Amino acid sequence: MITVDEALQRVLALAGPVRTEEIDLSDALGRVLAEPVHARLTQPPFNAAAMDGYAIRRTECEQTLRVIGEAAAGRPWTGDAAPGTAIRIFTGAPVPDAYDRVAMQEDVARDGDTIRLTQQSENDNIRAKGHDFVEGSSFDPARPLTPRDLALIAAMNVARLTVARRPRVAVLPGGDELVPPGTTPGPGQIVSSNDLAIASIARLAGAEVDVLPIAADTEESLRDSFARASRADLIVTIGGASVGDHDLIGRVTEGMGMERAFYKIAMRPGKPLIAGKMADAAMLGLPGNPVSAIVCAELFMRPLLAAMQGLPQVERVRDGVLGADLPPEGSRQHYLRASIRHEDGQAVVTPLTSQDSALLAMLSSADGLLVRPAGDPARKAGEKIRYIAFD
Ligand SMILES: Nc1nc2c(c(=O)[nH]1)N[C@H]1C(S)=C(S)[C@@H](COP(=O)(O)OP(=O)(O)OC[C@H]3O[C@@H](n4cnc5c(N)ncnc54)[C@H](O)[C@@H]3O)O[C@H]1N2
Ligand code: MOO
Repeated sequence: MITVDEALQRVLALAGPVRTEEIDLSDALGRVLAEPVHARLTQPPFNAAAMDGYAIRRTECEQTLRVIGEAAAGRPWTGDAAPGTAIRIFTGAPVPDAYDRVAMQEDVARDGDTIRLTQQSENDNIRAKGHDFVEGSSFDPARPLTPRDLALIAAMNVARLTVARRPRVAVLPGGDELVPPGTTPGPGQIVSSNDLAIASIARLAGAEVDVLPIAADTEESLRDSFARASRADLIVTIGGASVGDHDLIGRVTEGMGMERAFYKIAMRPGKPLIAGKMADAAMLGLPGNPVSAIVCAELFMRPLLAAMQGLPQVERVRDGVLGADLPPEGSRQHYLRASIRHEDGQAVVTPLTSQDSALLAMLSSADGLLVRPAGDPARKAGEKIRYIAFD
């Protein structure tokens, strides 16, 4: 069995080149730029008033000044700015070149068409031309675009973007025991829950997801599901990855020509994970146990979807301290469902009472995963450990 780190490297190698498309800025929330954006103008495009008040000359701030015009946002003032004058000005208006300060109206006494400053301030209240960005500046954040990024790109006057195409993920649940949520299970049946979780993790990671109907435990039914997934960049099967007579994923994918990257990892839960390439698509065969499937999706599918969009890998493992004594660890790297509380600037991570990989209520109540290396010796509460927080 290979290690988790080795497995992750092999999974990332399945990503292939980033596929791109051009979209409207209005559709770009959460998308990843494939090419830098370049500002098409300078912002602010002129020296702009930052306050409502009067444009004056710094050298004349002790004098009585005559108000000779008005400038508002979108309505610049043009005229002859003689000495001893001021312009009534509003926030966002261009400050005429002759003036170099905006006195806030709260600091000004007005009498007819003259003003005097009642309060002196060193603040010019002018946003200099290009103070935000200048024409040609490049913007290329290595993360999904945020609402704040969209505002910046809009201000740069860029309306079309080249982004990574959303990876197309096909989720293939399978098993004779499964029925969709809302259906009454027959004898020996349970409700399929993993597909929704896996699809949701993929969607949050930027993918466009198609969840296929539950396949039966026959080679024919599985082959039919794979055929329906032919447009996918990533095919994710759930269940049937282990060694039982009805665990058919390994056999069917092999028969369909999958180039296997690995099968089985020294990891708990998640040992029977399968990974490889089927034609142009990457393939992950997640174990069926719900916790195993979800932990594998967090640890392998998420990074793979990030790589498919050209995103850098994010290190999610952090340092914390153990909240309870632990016995020695076995031969697989263990991801224990845990509560996390923050105390004295430290994350105190305590494993939950049961680590059975079928328990969804336990997983749902967990704040994250305590990561224990294979062969880790017995540990005492208070010792340093590593963990991953759920987001
Ligand atoms: N003899 C051995 N048996 C098992 C081994 C082993 O090494 N030797 N490994 C165990 C481990 S570890 C895991 S994990 C499971 C994984 O098995 P499969 O991937 O083949 O999964 P299934 O057998 O199809 O299902 C396991 C379990 O999960 C439930 N399941 C499956 N799909 C869903 C779904 N969409 N929603 C909810 N629950 C699902 C399924 O009903 C089973 O209860 O194998 C161990 N066995
Ligand atoms: O590895 Mo299985 O995934 O322990 O339940």
